[in-house]
Amino acid sequence: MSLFSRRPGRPEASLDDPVFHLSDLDVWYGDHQAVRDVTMTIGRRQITAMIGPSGCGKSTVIRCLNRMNDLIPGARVVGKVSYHGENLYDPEVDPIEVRRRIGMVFQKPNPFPKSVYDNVAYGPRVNGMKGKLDDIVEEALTGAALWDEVKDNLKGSALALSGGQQQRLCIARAIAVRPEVVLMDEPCSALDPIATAKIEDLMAGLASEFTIVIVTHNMQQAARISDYTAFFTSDIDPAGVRHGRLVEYDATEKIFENPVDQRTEDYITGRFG
Ligand SMILES: Nc1ncnc2c1ncn2[C@@H]1O[C@H](COP(=O)(O)OP(=O)(O)OP(=O)(O)O)[C@@H](O)[C@H]1O
Repeated sequence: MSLFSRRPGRPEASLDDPVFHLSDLDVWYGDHQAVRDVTMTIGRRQITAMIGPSGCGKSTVIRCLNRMNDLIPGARVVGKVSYHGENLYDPEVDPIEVRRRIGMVFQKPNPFPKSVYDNVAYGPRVNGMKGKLDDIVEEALTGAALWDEVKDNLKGSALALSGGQQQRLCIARAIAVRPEVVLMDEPCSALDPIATAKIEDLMAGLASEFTIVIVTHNMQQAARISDYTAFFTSDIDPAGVRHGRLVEYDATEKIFENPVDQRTEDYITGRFG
């Protein structure tokens, strides 16, 4: 039985309108080459899932897409990451602006210890966004499918929300600055199945407006929500050093129904990892 079932209403998977192109990407932490030779294109308004066993470099690769690895001492990115044809790592490029256009949601919900309203308003305030702040906050909370649950208590503490609500608040915070891309690194792994289902529903809606890249350990989740899937694994070179690499990247349907590489097939059928 196939894991894949395309969500009704989703457009065809397509890379015709690329946002990112990674070519021959290597990432080093100090003298360890953690990820080797990744080449892939990420399409606009697609949901792209990165799957693979622990330690294969999924988080490392997703962090390359908004220069989050810059913040890790000793991390070094070699090869090319282009964003709309421009080299994201060009010295002229401002990493702060990169992270405004390419937002990120993390594994553990990490709201600021402030009110719901101030969490969402923070980015627009810092960025001096034009428009009425109340409207921006409402729009972002609506986009994150949280508005109805919080609209009567916007001044309440974000920390009083449930884990699932906190994660949707973090999504609202990310989209409030109107990024083009939202990166999500295992956004559901700290959530229960009901909260996870809500985030998955939400992502399908977000993809009509944003380009989404998600790292997930949950293959069923990748199969349910994504348009494209990248399967990573890690192997040990002749010198005994482990490196992550991209094994196969294709439309999610192809990866789950007819993968080319035996390693992909073994992983998605549960024979490995
Ligand atoms: N901050 C870091 N400093 C040094 N090495 C790191 C760092 N982050 C990751 N690594 C190493 O890079 C490799 C890839 O790790 P990464 O976290 O990207 O994999 P992953 O596929 O996301 O794993 P997981 O699914 O367990 O989160 C591992 O060998 C890991 O130890």
